[in-house]
Amino acid sequence: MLLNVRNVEKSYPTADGPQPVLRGVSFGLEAGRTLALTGESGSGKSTLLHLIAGLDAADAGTIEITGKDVSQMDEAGRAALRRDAVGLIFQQFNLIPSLSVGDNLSFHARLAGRDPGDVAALAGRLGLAEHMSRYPEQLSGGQQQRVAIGRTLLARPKLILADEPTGNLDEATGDTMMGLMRDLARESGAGLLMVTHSERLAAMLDARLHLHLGQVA
Ligand SMILES: Nc1ncnc2c1ncn2[C@@H]1O[C@H](COP(=O)(O)OP(=O)(O)OP(=O)(O)O)[C@@H](O)[C@H]1O
Repeated sequence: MLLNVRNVEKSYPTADGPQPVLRGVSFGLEAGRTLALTGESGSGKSTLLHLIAGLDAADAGTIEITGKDVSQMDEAGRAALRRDAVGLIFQQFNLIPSLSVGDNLSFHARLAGRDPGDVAALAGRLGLAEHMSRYPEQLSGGQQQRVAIGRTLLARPKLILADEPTGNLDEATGDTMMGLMRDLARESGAGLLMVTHSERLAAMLDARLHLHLGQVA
């Protein structure tokens, strides 16, 4: 199992005491499969993604990625996991302003010690071929989002975690990008876990995990 989440609990401290957000969440994701994470606003989707990415720690339960328990790792271990096995596509693109689009695309792959491969071919599929020598500030929000998607895919992570990755794109471009992400994840044998509010996009993936009040519904 690529990702194995068991009985994960998480509360946030509030003035009224700990506020439970995840109340015993369990699910698995096999390599090469795609899973949509849905649920109403505040149901804990982003929190769950952050815990899986090792950006925050669960209060209870286990999260195993390729058999390694993220919650048992120290910060250095989690950083290594994020670099080597996990690809994050979040709403903040975190592109590097001083690097061109082409260099932004290949940077993470090189950082992870991987040959980025055919950057130009992927840029073409992402509709970025004409923008390769531009800088992030010279791109629209949707174009920046496509660079962020491409950059993650080129590093060929085993597990791709995406939080509304097509949220800034118009419907047609969003569908195309979603299809591309799904196909590239399948081609490389990666697992894809994607948060979305869109029923249409959720239906494009293999399966769905619906959160309701911090539990799998
Ligand atoms: N750092 C934090 N401190 C305190 N409470 C938080 C924190 N982060 C999230 N929460 C609360 O936890 C709950 C779940 O938030 P989360 O962002 O995981 O929901 P979500 O399902 O991703 O929502 P949305 O669809 O609106 O993005 C919310 O009630 C939110 O207010």
